[in-house]
Amino acid sequence: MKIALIGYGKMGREIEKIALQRGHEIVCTIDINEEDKFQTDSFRSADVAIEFTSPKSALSNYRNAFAADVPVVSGTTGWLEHLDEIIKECEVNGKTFFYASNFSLGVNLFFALNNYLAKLMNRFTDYDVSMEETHHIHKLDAPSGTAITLAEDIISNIDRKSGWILDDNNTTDSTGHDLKIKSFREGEVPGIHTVIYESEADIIKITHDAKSRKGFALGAVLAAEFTKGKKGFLGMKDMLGNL
Ligand SMILES: NC(=O)C1=CN([C@@H]2O[C@H](COP(=O)(O)OP(=O)(O)OC[C@H]3O[C@@H](n4cnc5c(N)ncnc54)[C@H](O)[C@@H]3O)[C@@H](O)[C@H]2O)C=CC1
Ligand SMILES: O=C(O)C1=N[C@H](C(=O)O)C[C@H](O)C1
Repeated sequence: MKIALIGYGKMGREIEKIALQRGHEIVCTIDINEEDKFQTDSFRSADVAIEFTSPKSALSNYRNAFAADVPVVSGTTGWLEHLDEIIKECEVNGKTFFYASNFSLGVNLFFALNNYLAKLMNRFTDYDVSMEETHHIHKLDAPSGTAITLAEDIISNIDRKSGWILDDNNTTDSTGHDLKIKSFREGEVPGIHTVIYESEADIIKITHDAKSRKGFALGAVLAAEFTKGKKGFLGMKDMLGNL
């Protein structure tokens, strides 16, 4: 199939490699200050555009791709306060948009495990729950999109938690109702997420540790293959089913 890449950074390049290995063609690559390419025939010829850019640029990229009638698969994080608007624009105007805070199969299995563990721990009120995530020093957003997805799943299953907060040493939560997330930025770490349940007696931890960006990139290409020819708002549950 014909793929356009919006964003040609760490993820864009990794996606290009995997897309070519899987026999796809990259018909257009758009990076920063290249918005005029959205109006080109090569962009318009794409079956799907895969977008990995930055929190500030994601929304306008989606709108530019919708205007060119090209379906979008995106993994950009840090803009999700606008998700409902974009879903509405996509659905009202008959466009196609696939979003995931994390495209890797391993992380999506980890999401399922996190949900199961949260349901189990709901009645064991001696345990407090918190999270940690570690990424490379170039990352612009904190906490990570994946950490927010994990936190939202915990909050919907654990009655004693009603929200999440970034635990940056200045954080105070006298009620204990907020799930604390610590974000660490170190070297070139692709992404580590840990969910921690702690009581006076012991600690239970589950961790996903990405060895590289390959899993994210493969998931994004598989999502593009799944998206071709479909309409509306799509996500990993549509592609993988209920895990
Ligand atoms: N959902 C997932 O599975 C994953 C999501 N991500 C997210 O993807 C995003 C990108 O990550 P990386 O590739 O590591 O970042 P990066 O900084 O290496 O690459 C981003 C690229 O986007 C370009 N860009 C910036 N503004 C643009 C614009 N207006 N139009 C077109 N291109 C523009 C930059 O010049 C750069 O080349 C981040 O939000 C990150 O959190 C990253 C890995 C996996
Ligand atoms: O910026 C990254 O690198 C990553 N971002 C995503 C996130 O914010 O969750 C996914 C992955 O953890 C890598």
